Amino acid sequence: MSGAIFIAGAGTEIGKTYVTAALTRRLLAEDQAVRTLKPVASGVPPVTEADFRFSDTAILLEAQGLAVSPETVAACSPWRFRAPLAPDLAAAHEGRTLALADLVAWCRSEIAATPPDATLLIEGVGGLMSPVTEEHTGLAWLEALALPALLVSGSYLGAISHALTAAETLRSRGVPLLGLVVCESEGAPTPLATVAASIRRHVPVPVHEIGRGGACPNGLAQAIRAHA
Ligand SMILES: Nc1ncnc2c1ncn2[C@@H]1O[C@H](COP(=O)(O)OP(=O)(O)OP(=O)(O)O)[C@@H](O)[C@H]1O
Ligand SMILES: C[C@H](N)[C@H](N)CCCCCC(=O)O
Ligand SMILES: [Mg+2]
Repeated sequence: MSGAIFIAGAGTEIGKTYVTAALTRRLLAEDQAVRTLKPVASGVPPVTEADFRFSDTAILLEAQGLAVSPETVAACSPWRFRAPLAPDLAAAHEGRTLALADLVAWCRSEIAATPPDATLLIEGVGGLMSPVTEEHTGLAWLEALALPALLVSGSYLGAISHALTAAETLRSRGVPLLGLVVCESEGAPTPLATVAASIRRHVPVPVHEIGRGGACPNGLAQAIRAHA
C-alpha cells in the first residue's frame, strides 16, 4: 500500500498548507522519506514574481528543502492559476479549463512513482467540496484517488460544524479518515483545546491540535508514519 494521504480542508485558508508543511518538516527531521504535492493551486502569481514565495507551492517546496525552480514548481503544482478563486473560475479567468481525468491521472502517476516506504502528502484545494472543475468538486477528486484523508479544520467560531460536516461527508462517501487536525485560527474566541475537545466528542478518529506558530504534534507524526 502506498503511504499516500490526501490533506483535505473543512474550508479554505484554514491551515491545510500550514499543517502539511509542519508535518513534512517533522517527517524529514525523523528521516522519514516524504514528498509533498499541491497539484492544483489558485491565487498563485508567476514564479518570477516576488510574491510567489508566499504561495502554497513555495511553502511546500521550502518545507521539503527544495529550491524554487520552474522544474520543482511544475513537479509540485502542475495546475497553477493566478486568480484567488475556486480553480474552475480561476482557470476560466485565463481561458483555461481543468479536466478531472487529467488531474486524477497525474496524481495516480505520482502515487505509483512513490517508493513504498515513503510518505506522499497531496494537499487539496480550498475546502473538501470546493469546485475543482465545472463538473466536479474536490470530493470527487479524492474519491477517484481512493486515498485516506487527513482533515484540517480551523478553530474559529463555526469551525466545529464545518469540521463535523466535512467528516460526516467523508464517512458517508466511504473515504477513510486518518484523523483531524484543528489548526488554531487567529483571533478565535474559544481556546484551541476546547474546540478540539468538542470535535473529539463527535468523531471516532484522533483529533490533533496545532497552535498559532505551532509545530507538528507528536501524535500526528506518529499516525502518518504508521500509514507509510
Ligand atoms: N497554526 C497556525 N499558526 C500560524 N499561522 C497559521 C496557522 N494556521 C494557518 N496559518 C496561516 O494562515 C494562513 C492560511 O493558512 P493556509 O495557507 O495553511 O490555509 P489553507 O487551508 O492551506 O488555504 P488554501 O485553501 O488557500 O490552500 C497562512 O498565512 C498560514 O501561514
Ligand atoms: C484562494 C484560496 N486561498 C484557495 N486557493 C481557493 C479557494 C476556493 C474556495 C471555493 C469555495 O469553496 O467557495
Ligand atoms: Mg493551502
